[in-house]
Amino acid sequence: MSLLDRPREVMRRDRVFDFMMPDPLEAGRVDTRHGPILYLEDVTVSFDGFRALDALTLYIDVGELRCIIGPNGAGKSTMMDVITGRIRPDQGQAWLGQRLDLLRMQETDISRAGIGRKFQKPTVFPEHRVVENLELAMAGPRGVWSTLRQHLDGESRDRIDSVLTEIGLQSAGHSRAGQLSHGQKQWLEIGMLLMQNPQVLLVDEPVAGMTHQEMDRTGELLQRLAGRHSVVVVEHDMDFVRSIARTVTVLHQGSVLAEGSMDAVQADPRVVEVYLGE
Ligand SMILES: Nc1ncnc2c1ncn2[C@@H]1O[C@H](COP(=O)(O)OP(=O)(O)OP(=O)(O)O)[C@@H](O)[C@H]1O
Repeated sequence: MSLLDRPREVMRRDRVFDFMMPDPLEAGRVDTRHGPILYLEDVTVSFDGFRALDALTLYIDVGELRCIIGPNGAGKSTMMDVITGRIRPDQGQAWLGQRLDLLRMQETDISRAGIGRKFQKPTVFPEHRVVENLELAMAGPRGVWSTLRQHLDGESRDRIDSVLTEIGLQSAGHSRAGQLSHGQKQWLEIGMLLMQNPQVLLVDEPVAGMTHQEMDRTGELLQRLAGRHSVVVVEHDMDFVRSIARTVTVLHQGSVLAEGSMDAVQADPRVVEVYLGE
């Protein structure tokens, strides 16, 4: 055993004991000094014997924009469910950075540790103004009414302003969320996630039902967010994926069929076959 082998042995992710598991609230930045921010390794999920995920292995790097595609039933939502703690796999590992074992954390702790998920259907509070929706997203456990009654400190107001600008809704800040267009609601929901400053953003079919113009703006937004956040986008719209994609992962029957640039995966005969077969 070399001198370095011993510290390496101690650093192994599968050797993180309970007393080493940091409190996600106190963890601050996730430990990514030794590699990716998100690790899924050999993750298997079965429903009544059917394998929705089949030894899925996937790594997401800090600040990357990853698009996940795959035919219906490939396991994309189930993968998101494992990452966010909604589903516990039968086997495998899921880690946020080096030290947070997602399979030992509750959904709320996973979210507080820095994984935000946007579902396909926007779930904004329609009766509240856009800025109030952002305030509520920042509130966490303080609760809705106490948050709306409280005066915001300068820092929170600045934060809301910067997120409003980021999502392109500066001029709609005082509109009721219910009056926004479908695209604007989607951006507001992304803004609500940003209020919690997640390190990983999971975004499920962000452009479904959008106009072309809204799609372009969504693409620009997601590309801007990458770098500061790791962004994982599940999307069926291939033109949209092509417009934003750097690395694309193709899921099929619960595992990775291909991974690489959009050109490379589209030229892969296995990928062509899977999509033609749909
Ligand atoms: N709760 C469940 N019970 C039984 N089977 C399930 C359950 N959830 C998912 N499945 C099955 O697991 C497989 C993977 O589903 P999943 O929703 O993850 O696929 P997907 O890639 O997200 O599909 P889509 O693109 O249609 O949303 C599908 O065959 C689905 O029917």
